[in-house]
Amino acid sequence: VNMTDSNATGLPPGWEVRHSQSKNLPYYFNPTEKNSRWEPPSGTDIEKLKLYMARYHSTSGLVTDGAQAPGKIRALHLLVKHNQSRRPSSWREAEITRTKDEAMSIIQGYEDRIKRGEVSLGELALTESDCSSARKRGDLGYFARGDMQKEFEDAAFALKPGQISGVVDTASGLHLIERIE
Ligand SMILES: Cn1nc(-c2ccccc2)cc1C(=O)N[C@H](Cc1nc2ccccc2[nH]1)C(=O)O
Repeated sequence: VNMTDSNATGLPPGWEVRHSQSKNLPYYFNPTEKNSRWEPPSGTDIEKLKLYMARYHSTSGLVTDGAQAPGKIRALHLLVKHNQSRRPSSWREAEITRTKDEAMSIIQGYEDRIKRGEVSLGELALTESDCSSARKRGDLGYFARGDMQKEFEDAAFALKPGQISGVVDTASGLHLIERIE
């Protein structure tokens, strides 16, 4: 693969790969046509593109086409802890004193807003989640069965990519889960 030519990624003429900071994802942009898309424009040589991405993207940030190890999924979650949580403390609040019932009404309010499309789970997790993954919009990365608490795992693996769970109760607190891969 001649990676020095101007069209290093083998994209059709006029197209270039850019990087979306907010989603930490590559996207495809055509300045002349002034349009952009998440999927590579047709005719792209996927092998060349993967080489390009591997060369220009740190592998940790490399978003694959879901070609992660089989049996692994990726999900975001929003956690509301309460005074019975295993660790009733978080980056948001040194000592979490709300009751489980209060946590339930809080997270049900979030669930309504997310499912009405008013806000995304990731956006809400950023400010409201009691998990330290909040700073990554709740992104837990890829995980397999056996990695997470059982109730969380069962709920997450029951989702299809793009789906959002109902309220999931674990020793950590109450969660909403959005499976993304
Ligand atoms: C499983 N995990 N990943 C991160 C994480 C991921 C990405 C970036 C920073 C932190 C934090 C955690 C974690 O266990 N956090 C706990 C809360 C918690 N308990 C969980 C149970 C199941 C799934 C996620 C969960 N998160 C905490 O902060 O008290």
